[in-house]
Amino acid sequence: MAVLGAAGRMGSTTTAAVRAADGLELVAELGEGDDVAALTGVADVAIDFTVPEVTEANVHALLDAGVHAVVGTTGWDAAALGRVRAHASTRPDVGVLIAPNFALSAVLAMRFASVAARYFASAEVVEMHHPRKLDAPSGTAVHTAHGIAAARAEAGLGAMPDATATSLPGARGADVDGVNVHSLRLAGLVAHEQIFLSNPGELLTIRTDSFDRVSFMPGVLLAVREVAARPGVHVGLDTYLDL
Ligand SMILES: NC(=O)C1=CN([C@@H]2O[C@H](COP(=O)(O)OP(=O)(O)OC[C@H]3O[C@@H](n4cnc5c(N)ncnc54)[C@H](OP(=O)(O)O)[C@@H]3O)[C@@H](O)[C@H]2O)C=CC1
Ligand SMILES: O=C(O)C1=N[C@H](C(=O)O)C[C@H](O)C1
Repeated sequence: MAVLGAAGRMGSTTTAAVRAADGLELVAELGEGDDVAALTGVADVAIDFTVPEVTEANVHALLDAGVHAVVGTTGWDAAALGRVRAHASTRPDVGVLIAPNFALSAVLAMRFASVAARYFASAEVVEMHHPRKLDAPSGTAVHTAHGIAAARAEAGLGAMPDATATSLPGARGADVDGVNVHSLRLAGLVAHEQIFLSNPGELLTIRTDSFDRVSFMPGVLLAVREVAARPGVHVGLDTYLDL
């Protein structure tokens, strides 16, 4: 397999995990300027932990190269996903997994939030990360908000109660599908998220913490081992799990 963004925080943790894993062989470590097309016939699977600006182009190049793609890089929007789905439909032999978070605690937190969302009048998401993170809100928070919004829509819930009439720009966070998402950047943190769901008189808080990037590795290795058996484009590691 190949790692794109191999010198980065996640890339270097991933190369170490792959080297220590049974049945996986690390054949290429790519950085900025390296040619993804050169992976044709060299790697059967590649994992992308690069930067939001380049990850979509990397996935298109991997599809062209016939290399299964596991994508951890965030910053995806509906348009980019649509372009990748269209391209992937021309390569039905290739699997693509785009997973905003590989940590089991985060995958479960997202699932729990979507299960709970239909029962609560209000829901807001607060994500907290290290200050070197490039994108806000985090991919995990966006995915969480999408799940909450979909569950609320399916349950026929309307807009959340909020009488805010004036506010400084950003004070109520970003609006993701009608769910307010707040981003904190704090030295010393790695990756954390809290989901608040409330009704009059009660509050449910769901929290996930990644204190170390090793927390992502079981999910990364699962994805790398499974992606070839799951052609097409899948979003979220939960699509690979029997939840
Ligand atoms: N899905 C998940 O579970 C997780 C996802 N992430 C996401 O993964 C991404 C990477 O995070 P992180 O490792 O912390 O970031 P880093 O900045 O540490 O690493 C990114 C790496 O990508 C390299 N890079 C930049 N441009 C290219 C390019 N064109 N081709 C190949 N490599 C390139 C950078 O090289 P250089 O430094 O030389 O510019 C750097 O080594 C982020 O989007 C983050 O949100 C993070 C943690 C978990
Ligand atoms: O940049 C990070 O560090 C992380 N990025 C992902 C995200 O944007 O959700 C996953 C995790 O939160 C760590």
